[in-house]
Amino acid sequence: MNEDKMRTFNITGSLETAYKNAIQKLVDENIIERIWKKDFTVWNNDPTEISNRLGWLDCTSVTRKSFDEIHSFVNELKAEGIQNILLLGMGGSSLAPEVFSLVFGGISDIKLSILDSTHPEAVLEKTKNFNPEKTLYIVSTKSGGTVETISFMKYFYNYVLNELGKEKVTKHFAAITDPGSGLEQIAKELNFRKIFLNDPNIGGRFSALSLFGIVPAALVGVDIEKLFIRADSEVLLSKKSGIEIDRNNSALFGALIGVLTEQGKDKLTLVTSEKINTVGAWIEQLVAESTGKNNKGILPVDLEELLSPEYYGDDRVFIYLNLKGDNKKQNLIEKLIQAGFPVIEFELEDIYDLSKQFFLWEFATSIAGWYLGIQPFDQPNVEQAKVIARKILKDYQESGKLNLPEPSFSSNDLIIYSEEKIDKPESALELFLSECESGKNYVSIQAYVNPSWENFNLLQKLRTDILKKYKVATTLGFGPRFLHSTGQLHKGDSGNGLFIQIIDNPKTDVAIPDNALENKSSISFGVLIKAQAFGDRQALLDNKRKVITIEIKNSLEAFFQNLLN
Ligand SMILES: O=P(O)(O)OC[C@H]1O[C@](O)(CO)[C@@H](O)[C@@H]1O
Repeated sequence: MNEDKMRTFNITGSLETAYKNAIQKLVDENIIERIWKKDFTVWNNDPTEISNRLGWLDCTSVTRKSFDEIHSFVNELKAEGIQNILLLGMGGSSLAPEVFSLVFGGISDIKLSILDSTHPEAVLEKTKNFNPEKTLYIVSTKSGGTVETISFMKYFYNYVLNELGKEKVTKHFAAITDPGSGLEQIAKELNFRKIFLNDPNIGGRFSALSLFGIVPAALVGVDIEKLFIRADSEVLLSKKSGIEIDRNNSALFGALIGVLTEQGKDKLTLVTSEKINTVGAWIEQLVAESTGKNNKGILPVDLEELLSPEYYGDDRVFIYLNLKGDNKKQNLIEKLIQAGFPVIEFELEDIYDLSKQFFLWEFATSIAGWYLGIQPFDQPNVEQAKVIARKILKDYQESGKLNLPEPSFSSNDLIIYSEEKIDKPESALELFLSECESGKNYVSIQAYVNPSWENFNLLQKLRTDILKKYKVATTLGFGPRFLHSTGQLHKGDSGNGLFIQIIDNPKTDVAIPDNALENKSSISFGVLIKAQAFGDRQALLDNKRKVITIEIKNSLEAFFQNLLN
């Protein structure tokens, strides 16, 4: 097998010196050997959430032991005529399955779809689009207690129970979780047909090559043996150290992004071949949730429109993941190189090389964490927003209404919550972004709307307009999905983000049963998503971030037509 090399451009001058020193430090401090010995002191003196988070290093050998079990599960489902999988999960429990589904999808009769939005329209779409007779619902959560996932589980269990009856419902549910989790217990009580128990020493965002990624991969027809042969070649290289360190792609890459971040080039802009572009969302979670804490962080910029060099500040580094034979983006990449931007390129032989990328990014992120003095395996700020959202929900359950902050502007079309006084809604965004500085700030659009293609395209347009006008890095995330991804970094990084929250009013709402098998409901998905949005708004403000919240009363399309023109 070819040993692919990382190609770098414009790593010169002080960057080159710092990079060479970082490699020397890797060798002098025996970092590679220590990581493979699972020495937590590489990152911190306290082993908490490190010692029990390094299982991903052994993922290829550990997961292989379950291959027979996975194959017979897939065969059983096929024999029963299951045609669809609806995977219910958030963040690390759904992003790798999404990559497998969208990149490899179509090679098998079974189709995989993901639900990671609590927007009522998204929940209803998934309800209508799948015939329960032909669908397996996989509930996927490491902790076994993530509110979105458990809400989906209760809702879909009752729905299928209603549609197919008591005898059949259990056949349509499976779980992937950690041993001893709340979900394991519920799944046993409800008699799920299958419970896959993962190695508990693997964190969500490092779980692509564990059962969380590989069970869904096998279901959509990925050749998991072939996938793991590729992954193993990267694992092998990641053990190279001492005089062989220049063969260790993942360590070199990690050291380089660490150095770039230290020198202010902390906007890691992903440019990928179209066919594999969904891997960006997985990378985004891994890098953002691992590094965005203690006032530091690397901002992954995923799916931003690629423009010519004049639109970029000197805080950018471009990572080019190119599928061999595809040179559609080559011209723009060359322009960026000519303009002096640092570019790091990996060429993928074919889509199976994605497994190498999974491991490479996991190892590199751990190395970047070491270099920057960041503990990459915890997510201290994620809980903050959850606590506030829970309080909003509790108040709602007691009073029957959502207790929201005082708006700065309100009309028939929209409500704006901002720290500035708003007289004219059409200039609210301009006012909010007026101090935006190219080369330093980033603008993050957080949309609590149905994550449909139409909405994505509308929001991408706003994003590109901001990029062109202010020449700052821009990101786009659908809520609550991004809360389990970039949400950590937004609150934990150095504080250069400006946050535009967009919330709509769903046309319909869907009740969340208090428990599976019960009809009683005290909140709906519509209430949950709003509580999550306002919970995160408050958590951002508590961390002294700049936020503007725009609540749209009509459609997103009407808002963009009338108010942003
Ligand atoms: O798999 P779980 O436990 O449901 O968690 C989902 C996601 O939520 C987070 O814990 C943080 O929000 C992520 O790290 C994780 O991938």
